Amino acid sequence: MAKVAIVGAGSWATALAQVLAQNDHSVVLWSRRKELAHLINEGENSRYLPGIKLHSGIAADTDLEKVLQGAVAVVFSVPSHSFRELLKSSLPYLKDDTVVINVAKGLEESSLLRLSEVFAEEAGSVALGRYTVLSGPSHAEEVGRNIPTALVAASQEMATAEYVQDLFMSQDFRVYTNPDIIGVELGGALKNIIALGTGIADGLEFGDNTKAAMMTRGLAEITRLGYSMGANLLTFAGLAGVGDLIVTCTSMHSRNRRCGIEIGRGKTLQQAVESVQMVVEGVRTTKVAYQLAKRQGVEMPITDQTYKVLFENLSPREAVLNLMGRGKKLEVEEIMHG
Ligand SMILES: NC(=O)C1=CN([C@@H]2O[C@H](COP(=O)(O)OP(=O)(O)OC[C@H]3O[C@@H](n4cnc5c(N)ncnc54)[C@H](O)[C@@H]3O)[C@@H](O)[C@H]2O)C=CC1
Ligand SMILES: O=C(CO)COP(=O)(O)O
Repeated sequence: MAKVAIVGAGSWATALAQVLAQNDHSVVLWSRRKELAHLINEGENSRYLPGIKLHSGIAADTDLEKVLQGAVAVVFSVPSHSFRELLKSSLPYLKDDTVVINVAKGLEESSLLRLSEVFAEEAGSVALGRYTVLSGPSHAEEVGRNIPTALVAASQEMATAEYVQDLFMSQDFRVYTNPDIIGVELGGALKNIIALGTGIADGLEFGDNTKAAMMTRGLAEITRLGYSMGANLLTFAGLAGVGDLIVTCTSMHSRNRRCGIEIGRGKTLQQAVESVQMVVEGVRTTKVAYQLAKRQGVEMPITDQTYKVLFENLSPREAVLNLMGRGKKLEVEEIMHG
């Protein structure tokens, strides 16, 4: 039985703790708030994952040093905007060979960096070999109920990705490996923008045709940006690409889609984010991708219009008209050439 630490105690952290504990690992979650740690220690995270009776191998604490001490692996399951700060606080307590797993789906707003790049800045590029991203179509509400789910673990070092695969793999939780850390990180982060966009279209009461068009063309622009940044095109045909796009654009569990629906129905961004009560990563990611698209010289029309709706008061209906009114395009070639 190995000790695995999880930094964060939200919905995804709690669901992953269940998976690990069911695999006979001893799991300790770090929570900022005492009340949340108390709830978890009482057997249910009723704030973030209500209705799931937690495994007896799960505990929670607010003392970061105690949580990390002796852990063979640490999972960071906090919003992307708090990753750097929590990584910095954690590094003094990690051993050189502790495997670091990040499950956040976002990019750093101030630097436009992927989170593995943030890790390399703080821990050194040599340490990247023990860093893994775990991503793919996976809502905490379903994983917590042992609904069959498939994910992908990506690392520069395949032995590390395989270690993470072994740590999590179970009959309900299937993990693939992929050496393309860039593609897996970008797929997971950028799909949230498309979820906001399709949510907005749903809020406007457009139909399935619109949703399918947004998802397909959304994948095209994710692929275009990813390719320009060095990702493997095929990663976007996998779990962290089209797989996650499907789940997030169609599920009522999706925080980003629900936020988009509320905006489409007329709520302000702030009201919509507050109504979700959990992190809506796509809001910050839209800002980052909007700038990355300019930097990389690629077209991201859905991201562009979503940005304008979120931050420039463009009406959702006008955004749809703008997308439909674009000039004529070839479907396939422009994925690689913009
Ligand atoms: N919920 C899900 O089904 C999935 C979520 N993810 C990703 O996992 C990450 C975490 O998401 P959720 O668990 O859904 O979020 P959540 O909103 O349920 O929980 C976030 C947790 O982080 C804590 N937190 C927030 N800011 C913090 C800070 N500055 N310092 C310390 N703690 C802080 C919150 O108190 C809470 O415990 C996100 O990047 C999300 O995209 C990935 C896959 C599935
Ligand atoms: O990434 C996730 C599921 O794979 C969680 O984000 P959403 O809740 O917005 O779908």
